[in-house]
Amino acid sequence: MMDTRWIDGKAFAARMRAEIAAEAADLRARHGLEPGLAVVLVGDDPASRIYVRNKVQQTTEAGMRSLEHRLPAETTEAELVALVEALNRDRAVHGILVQLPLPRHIDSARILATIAPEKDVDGFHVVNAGRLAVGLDGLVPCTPLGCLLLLKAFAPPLAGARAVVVGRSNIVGKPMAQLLLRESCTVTIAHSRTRDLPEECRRADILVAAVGQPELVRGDWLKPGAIVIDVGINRVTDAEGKARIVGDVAFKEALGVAGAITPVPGGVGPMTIACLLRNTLTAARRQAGIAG
Ligand SMILES: Nc1nc(=O)c2c([nH]1)NC[C@@H]1CN(c3ccc(C(=O)N[C@@H](CCC(=O)O)C(=O)O)cc3)C=[N+]21
Repeated sequence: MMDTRWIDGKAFAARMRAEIAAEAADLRARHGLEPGLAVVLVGDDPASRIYVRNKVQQTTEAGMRSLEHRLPAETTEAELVALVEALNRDRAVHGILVQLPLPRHIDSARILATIAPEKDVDGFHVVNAGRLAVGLDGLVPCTPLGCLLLLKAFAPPLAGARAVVVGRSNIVGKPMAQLLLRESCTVTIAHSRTRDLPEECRRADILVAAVGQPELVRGDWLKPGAIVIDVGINRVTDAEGKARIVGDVAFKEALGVAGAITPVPGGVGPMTIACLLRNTLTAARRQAGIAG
């Protein structure tokens, strides 16, 4: 039986935030620059509210300015576009994050397209997706960036490894595949229509699960020794009626088979926020013309 390593994303993210805080302090001392992140939340989804609160707190702790905009659920698309345009013009704002999902009456694609690409710290704008695809410097989506940093720390060397990404979303699956390709992995993107998903997964030296289905990936889908990154955050009710959060991978089954695995919670989630702060710092430096 394999002794499976736990990939402690929470501890890794805390170290990253400390580094970012030191860099932010240096930017302020030497250039008088304080990176600013605007977070826009429309409506009052409780999960989003908790998540936004964490982001605001960690931004402030890293010595950066957090500007929060809470708008009522009835906000019109035109009003939200106007706010984003104002933030695009605001020189104290270096990063803009519009929390998703947006209320149904607002076209998310239109809002994301309105964010200035150089302030798009989520990396969701088509220009940043294109830059990633052709190998130019842009802003890279936070969750896949966090996964890559964990892989680089826990699974070297990446070059030549077979990587399977389960999920093809624009937010995680596709940019994750681009990043792994950039590291010279042999990349497969699998999804709900893949003919034999378990068999595809068994080929993976590196498996990234990002489908949003609780414990879809079973222990016997894993190649012994595979490095498993679990992006899923699924709220489920267990046999005793208690709510808990599970990933897209059956964690207990994976123990003893995988070489290493990220837990949920405490794996990819904290890395997403750390990468958001990293992107904000990068965006601020670029807008001020300061080399990183
Ligand atoms: N424009 C936009 N950008 C996003 O990046 C974005 C978004 N909208 N909408 C919602 C999702 C979700 N998301 C999470 C980030 C961190 C944790 C996180 O830190 N989770 C911890 C704690 C989980 C808990 O205990 O509640 C963990 O996994 O250990 C979770 C979820 C970012 N999102």
